[in-house]
Amino acid sequence: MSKSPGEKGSVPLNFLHILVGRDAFTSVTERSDRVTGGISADRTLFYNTDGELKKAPPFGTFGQALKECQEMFARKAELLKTAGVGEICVVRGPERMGANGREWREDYSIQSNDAKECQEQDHCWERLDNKKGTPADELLPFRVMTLAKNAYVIQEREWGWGEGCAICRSQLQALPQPPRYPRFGKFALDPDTEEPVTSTVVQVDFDGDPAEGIVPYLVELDSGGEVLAPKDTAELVVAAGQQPAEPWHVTQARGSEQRELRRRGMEYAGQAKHPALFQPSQLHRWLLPSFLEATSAWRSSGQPEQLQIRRLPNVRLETEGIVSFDCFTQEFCKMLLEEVLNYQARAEVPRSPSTASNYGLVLNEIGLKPVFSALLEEHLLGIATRLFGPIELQDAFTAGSQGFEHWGGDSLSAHHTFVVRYQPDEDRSLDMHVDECDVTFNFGLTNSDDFRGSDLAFCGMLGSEEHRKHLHTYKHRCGRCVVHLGKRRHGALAISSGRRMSLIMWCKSPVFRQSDEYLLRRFAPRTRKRPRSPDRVCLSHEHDSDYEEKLERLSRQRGEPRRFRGSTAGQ
Ligand SMILES: O=C(O)CCC(=O)C(=O)O
Ligand SMILES: [Fe+2]
Repeated sequence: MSKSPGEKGSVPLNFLHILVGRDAFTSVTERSDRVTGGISADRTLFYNTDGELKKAPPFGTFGQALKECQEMFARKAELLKTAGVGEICVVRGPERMGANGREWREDYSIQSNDAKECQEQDHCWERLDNKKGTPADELLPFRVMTLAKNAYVIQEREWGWGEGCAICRSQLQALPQPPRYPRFGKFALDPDTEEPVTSTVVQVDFDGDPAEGIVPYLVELDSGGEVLAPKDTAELVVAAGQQPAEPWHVTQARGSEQRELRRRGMEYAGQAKHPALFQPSQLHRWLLPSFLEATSAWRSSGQPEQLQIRRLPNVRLETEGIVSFDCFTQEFCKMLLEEVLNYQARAEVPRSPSTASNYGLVLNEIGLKPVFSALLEEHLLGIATRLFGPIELQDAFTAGSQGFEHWGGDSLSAHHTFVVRYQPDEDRSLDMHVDECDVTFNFGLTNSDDFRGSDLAFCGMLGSEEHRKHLHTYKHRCGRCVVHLGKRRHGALAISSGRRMSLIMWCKSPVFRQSDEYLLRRFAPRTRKRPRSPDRVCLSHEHDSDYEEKLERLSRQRGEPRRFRGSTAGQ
């Protein structure tokens, strides 16, 4: 999977291109199918240029869909061409494709959590074939994600699409390239390493200003999943000043997610150990009076300036970009722990809360989402506004300190809330990573005396030259919250005894994510400065392709015995 850095932009994607289903790419001939062992006419996923598109056969619903794509493109062709920008066009859903949505089924399960599994199976197709009979509307939400993944597959020859991909690639390279924005491309990137990976997310990488309207429309789901559409998606193309509608596939994805959450929440509600925990109206009971006091003026007036960070109980500027304060009562920590353990004692194996953590619980899934939404709206939002909101709203407490940039702290509205658990015989540590969110609130649930080790190590911001430099180590305390930007690298050190549990809220601002400011911050070219040599604690086994090499070098510098290649070290 690893590529040399220069290689990333080496596959030019500077032209109009459309992702379509199989069979549409008529100029790509058959390929051998490694999964079935046979030959399939999988004409793959990719089409390009207006001219090429016109050659597509207007057969059946597929031709119709292509035609629609073409028309859609025609509307914005000038803009796109001027910008030299690639664009994804998603073929419309089964209502256009006929009742048989099977054309798309093979990609049903690709979500970020499953990417690894797909990779292990070489191809997701086989697995999805086994899902025959799944109603088409259940498959829909994932289709766009899948197409996003395919956009990347074009670039990664060695990944599973064999000859078909190679052919696409050579055809793409043979096409004339527009002169501007030579580094433009669409990638699915690992947020930590920025290496292309299979992923649900397509991101735009550009050199220079993004032309307005070209970037994908990205929607975060509560589960942490992301749905993506091009801004040319029919629903989003509206007259100036009009409010665009939600693209159909986003509605579908949200709908099925909400149905599932409601089902699970209702299922558990009757068996809850502490029903009061599930009532948003009771939230104030779980918060320290001094915390309530600190947020109350803002809550009643709506004026962010009325929330003063220094008034949060025992607030501490841990280091640049990281603040901690007391928040929950001991009673709440105890009750929530009991509730989690009660749920986990049931037979059903819950979904793990994040890709890296195995022994935790997504609280949104057991019916606690409304409570944490209330916590976010009524309290945390005010704090985030003052720490990670627009500069003019920044609190005096952190003024002059680095690391408190605007990341949509004033418009956080979505959250993925879960509990993590560490024990020497379970998850011992958590590899260095960045979070899938804009701002993270992390609350200790266990007493500091109940465990040893398991501190939280913080490093630099993603994309900065300090990314792998150690900044601070934080020790969790029961009821206390540590807040930081999602894109700050961090990880949990090994626990040596006892058990630690923490409550984590990954908070996102979909509004901010649609803004130019965010796009520039997130996707604009990184610093060209050479990253500083990493600190050992900030190395990520999972995300750093040079992990072994750097570890070896650091060990040599310390005069430690030579390590055997291929061995892995804990954090
Ligand atoms: O262990 C912790 O407190 C942090 C966990 C974490 O960073 C995460 O789950 O994203
Ligand atoms: Fe994290």
